[in-house]
Amino acid sequence: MVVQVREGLLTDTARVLVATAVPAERDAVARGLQGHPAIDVVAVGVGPAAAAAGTATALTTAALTGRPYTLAVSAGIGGGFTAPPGALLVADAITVADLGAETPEGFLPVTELGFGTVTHRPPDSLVRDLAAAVHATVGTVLTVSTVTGTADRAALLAQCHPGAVAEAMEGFGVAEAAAAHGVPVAELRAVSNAVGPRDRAAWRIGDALAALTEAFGKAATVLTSWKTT
Ligand SMILES: O=C(O)c1cccc(C(=O)CC[C@H]2O[C@@H](n3cnc4c(=O)[nH]cnc43)[C@H](O)[C@@H]2O)c1
Repeated sequence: MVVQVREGLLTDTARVLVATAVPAERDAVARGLQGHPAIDVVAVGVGPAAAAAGTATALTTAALTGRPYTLAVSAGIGGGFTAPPGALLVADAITVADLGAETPEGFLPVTELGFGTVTHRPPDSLVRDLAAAVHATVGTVLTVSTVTGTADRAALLAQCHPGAVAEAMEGFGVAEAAAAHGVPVAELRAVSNAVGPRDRAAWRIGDALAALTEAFGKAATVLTSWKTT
């Protein structure tokens, strides 16, 4: 049995926090998790700041009540660079794409300015097991504060992040909160639309939410049985 020691607490019980942006995503995830009481799902709001604040609040509350979370997961719908609507994507890197400075020579990530971080990496074994369980493609999931709306912006992001499979708006915020708590993080997205010229009418939200429900039905056991090695 793996026993984790965290801030004076002894726990051998997996508790998983899944953070979505909006209630429709929360409910889709929860529908897949029937019978898995060790996994809580919360809607924390749209964007990285709301995601960080909501996730940090949930992690802190759980820790203070002596039942800390052992894993945080950012989940929801997202834009796919090449994957079609309904496809599932698991992040091996959670990268904030627009945190930095614009210069005449181009965008500089905040790390090149000497601050902070731009990428969090979920544990390899968790990425592998999660992707296998839900039949997902693995790659970088970008976090953006502005949904991409032009072909030029999509091409620039793909050029700057060759491993990018998706963009969404919360993963980096969830990951920053998890890192502050020493909790591992994962991100799972179901594609609702293509990253590129804005065409809201073409978003396949229903297909993506259905894929999310099915994915969490398959992912639940992996999430609660995965342990830090
Ligand atoms: O209108 C609805 O019924 C509805 C149901 C569920 C979710 C939504 C959202 O609008 C969720 C916003 C959420 O989606 C992510 N997302 C999806 N596509 C993209 C994209 O191309 N670029 C960036 N983010 C995307 C994002 O994480 C938003 O928080 C509506």
